[in-house]
Parts: sequence; C-alpha cells; structure tokens
Amino acid sequence: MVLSPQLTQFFSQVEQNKQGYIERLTDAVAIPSVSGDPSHRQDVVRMGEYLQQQLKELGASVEIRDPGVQDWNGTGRILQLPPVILATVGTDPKKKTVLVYGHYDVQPALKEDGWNTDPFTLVLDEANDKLIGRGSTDDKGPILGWINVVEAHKQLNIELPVNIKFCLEGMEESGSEGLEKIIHDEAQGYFKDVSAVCISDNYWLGTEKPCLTYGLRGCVYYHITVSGPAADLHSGVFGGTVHEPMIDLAHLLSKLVEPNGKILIPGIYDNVAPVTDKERKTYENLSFDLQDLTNSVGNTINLHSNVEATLQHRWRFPSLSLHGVEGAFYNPGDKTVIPAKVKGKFSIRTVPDMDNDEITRLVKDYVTSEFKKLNSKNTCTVELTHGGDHWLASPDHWNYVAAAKAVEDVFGVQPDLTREGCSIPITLTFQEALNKNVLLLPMGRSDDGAHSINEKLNISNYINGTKLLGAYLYQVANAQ
Ligand SMILES: NCC(=O)N[C@@H](Cc1c[nH]cn1)C(=O)O
Ligand SMILES: [Zn+2]
Ligand SMILES: [Zn+2]
Repeated sequence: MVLSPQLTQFFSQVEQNKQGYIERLTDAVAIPSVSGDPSHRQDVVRMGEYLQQQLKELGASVEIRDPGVQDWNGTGRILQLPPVILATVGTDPKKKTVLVYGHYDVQPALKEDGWNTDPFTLVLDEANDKLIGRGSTDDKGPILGWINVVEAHKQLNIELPVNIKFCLEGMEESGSEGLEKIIHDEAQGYFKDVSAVCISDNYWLGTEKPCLTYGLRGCVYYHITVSGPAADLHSGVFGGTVHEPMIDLAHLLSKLVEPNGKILIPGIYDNVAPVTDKERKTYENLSFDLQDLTNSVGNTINLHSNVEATLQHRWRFPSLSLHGVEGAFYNPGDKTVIPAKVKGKFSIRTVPDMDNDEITRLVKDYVTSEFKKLNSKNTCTVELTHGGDHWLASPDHWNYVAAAKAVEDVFGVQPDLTREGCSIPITLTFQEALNKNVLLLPMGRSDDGAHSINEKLNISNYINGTKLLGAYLYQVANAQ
C-alpha cells in the first residue's frame, strides 16, 4: 500500500505532535464535566468553552445552540442544559462534508470508587502505553483526535480534503436531552450539506484489531416504585405485621429475568428478528475470543460457551439488567429498618425489530399482574424513565468502504465489521433526520474501562486513532 504525499506528511506531523496531544488530553480530563451530577453542571459548560476556544484558535467558525432546561430527575429542580457546539472547518462546495459527532460530558468518577489515581488527573503511563483518566476514551480522546487532525493540517499549511462540521454535546451520558430537537430543527440548516456522518464513541471488539461498527442496541429504562408505610419503620416493632415494600420489590425484580439471562416478560422476544444464514457468516473470523471477554470483565463468568453466541447476545438479542434500588438501606453495617418507599431500576437493551412502545406496554402489564399475585396492600407503579432506539446501517456504503481503506492505511489490516451492545440513540436520529449514512469509527480498545474505574486510552490508540480519523477524511474525499 502506497500512501499519498499528503497522508505521509500528515502522519509524520501527528508523530511529532505526540506531546502536545497528550497535553491537550490532560487539560480536557482535568475538567470534571460530569453531566449526571448537578454540582458539576458548570464544569460541563467549562469543558464546552474549552473546546470552543480550541476550535476557534484553529480557524473554525463556531456557533452554539441552546438545548433549553432540564427538570433534574423529575425533582422540579430546573437546570440549564450545556450548549450544543456546532463548528465548521471549510465550506468548499466542491468538497464532501463530514459531520463529526462527539460528547464532552463524562460519567461520574470518585477516587473512592476504586480508582488507583485521581480520575480527573490524566496519568501518563508510558511503560504500559496508557493514558489513564475519566473521559480519556469516552469521549474526550476521540473528540480531541478530530481537533488534532485539524491542527496538524494547519501546521502543515495544507487544506483538509473535506469540509468538517462538528456537533458536540454535553449531555450524552444523561440521555442527550435537547439534542434531538436541534438536529431536526437544523436538518435543512446547519446540517444541510452533510455527505456522511462519523461518530467515534465506541470501542474495538478486542485489544488488537480496529473495527468499524454498523449497529447498536436500543435501551429502555424503567423504575418500579413500591410504597406503603408513611415513613421508614422499625423491623422489630413492625416486621411481621405490615406489607414491606422491599419484600414486594424483591419478588417483582426476581420475576423479570432468569440467572441465565432469559427475560421472563411474556411476548418480549416476539419481534426479535431471526438470525439469517447471511448474518451467521458475520460472526466468523472476528478478532475476538472468550478470553477477551474474560479480560474485559476481570473474571470467568461468561454465560455462553462460544464466540458466536456471546456476540449474538451482546449485539442482536435483547438483555435485561437490574441496576439498583433507590430508598433501600445500602450502607455498611446492619440497620434494622423497613424502608417506606423503594424504587427498583432496570433496563432492557433492545434490538431489531422490537418496538419501544410495545415493550413498555408488555413491561407495565406484566409487572402489574405479578404485583397483583402478591396480594399486597402496598402501592406499585411502573414508569419508563428514558428510551432510545436500536440502530443498524449498511456497511456496504462508501462511508464504510472509505473507513476500511483508512484502517489499512494506518494499521495495514482490514477492520472487523462489528455491532455494539450499548446505545447511542442520537445515531439513529442523525440517520433518519439527515437521511445520511452513519459510521461508528472507534479509537479505543475493548478493555478501556469506559464508565468504570481506571478508564484508559492507550497512547498508541490516541496517536494512531488521530491518524485514522485524518486518513478517513482523505478516503472520503476520494470515495465514489
Ligand atoms: N458510549 C455509548 C454509551 O455508553 N451509551 C450509553 C447510553 C445510555 C443509555 N442510557 C443511558 N445512557 C449506554 O449505556 O449504552
Ligand atoms: Zn460515549
Ligand atoms: Zn459513555
């Protein structure tokens, strides 16, 4: 494979800039832009301002859109949502325009969660090729990767091969509130000339080989609330004399899913698309084995004994997870309390051709009928708290062909074609509102620990990932 002179020049500029790129990620990780915690809302805004400044310094024209306000967790506490950043680099009508989406908010992180180091101080561990810190891989590293590409071209005084339009939000980890409306409102405005969309916000299947991702599961999230007593009760005084909300809830939660992962809600599997022979072939020859799962999980607790079943249950079958119970006693030690009101939280990852409204109807009917069987005098309600649809794109599209060639330019291998088990609901919005192909082009590895403790991005993934994003733009420019 022979690289063009521009790409050769660009790759060597990226190598030279390595220190500067790490410093940029250090600055970004230091801003604790946790969207799910109101006390950090100003930090999310500050992170957005940091990106706007970086983009302006590189010559981008930057606009912001106001997504409005948020009623935090339905508590009546009204919070301003962080701005959506729309930035344009290049407006040449003869060039294609790539829309780049990313998010500048992060998941919560506390040292006490088990981090080895302060989550918001980027640790450079050169011996192990790691950059450790919250947001390093999800999603600050990839966003900065795009900015690094623009900077390298400016330094080299060469034009980008395509126009870039950025759409950066600060609420992805909290349901992307307000973004969907902005995309629809701007479909014939800011987003009008977009040729294709690229999102770098997921991970390689394993740790060795890059991949392109063309599918995501959806997610519907529910709360079951059981309440009875007017206040928490003494279990010695009242235990055995009243219906206990926590006992009712434990029974209900146990009726949702079997320990082997089978969902017990009647009708839930009815609309799951059958596995075709063509699809079966897509699980062959992927750079993934059960040891990759074990390594990422940190234990041998796999439900399925082969790769095909494991990937099918991650990508194309629904799953139900129990997340937690609000209102229950959870501190260390023993407290002899009967909690007055408990809220069980669970979600279902959805797949083609499941329908969110239909799932919610099935969930509500089932939980209500199971509660009736308990003959409890407590009150039980079920509510959908947020939902997003599954997504599937065509990997035969020129956008994917361009990305595959870019992977070969940088890594000298053909990428795996993968789907993902997680959800980025805005992906489907871009596809439907703009009627353009969307590509997921990950930078990080499967063991990066996104959302977990000690989140990391390998230094080589950051640097080669920056090269990949740039090479992709060149291949898009040449695509038919
Ligand atoms: N990087 C994608 C990701 O982690 N997405 C979240 C989105 C989500 C869904 N409900 C709440 N957040 C995921 O959990 O899949
Ligand atoms: Zn993300
Ligand atoms: Zn995330």
